[in-house]
Amino acid sequence: MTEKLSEETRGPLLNPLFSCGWATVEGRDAITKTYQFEDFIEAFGWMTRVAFWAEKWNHHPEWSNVYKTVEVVLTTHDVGGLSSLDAKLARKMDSLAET
Ligand SMILES: C[C@H](O)[C@H](O)[C@H]1CNC2=NC(N)=NC(=O)C2=N1
Repeated sequence: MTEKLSEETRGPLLNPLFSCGWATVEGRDAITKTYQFEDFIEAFGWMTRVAFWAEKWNHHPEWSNVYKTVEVVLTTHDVGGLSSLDAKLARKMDSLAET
């Protein structure tokens, strides 16, 4: 059962992400990060790899791609805010982006 992160749980889950380029979104209970790749193929290849995990976990990013830049916003629509699934997907995105 997915639940919105409580005040006690969000620090330990989110602070490591804030140290890795993630930030909160103004006016929303969501986190965002902009990834820069070498070129379009690297960007789209990464999106394809992320898409497999998103589908496997039934948790999908809001994202947009322009050439070699991908802007990501993560939140859990079903609970109206951040859940542990967002932290899990963010960590997976970071690990898949490591060269
Ligand atoms: C019906 C379906 O399981 C839900 O809509 C899933 C799909 N993917 C999702 N993705 C995200 N980011 N948040 C959700 O709440 C969510 N819910």
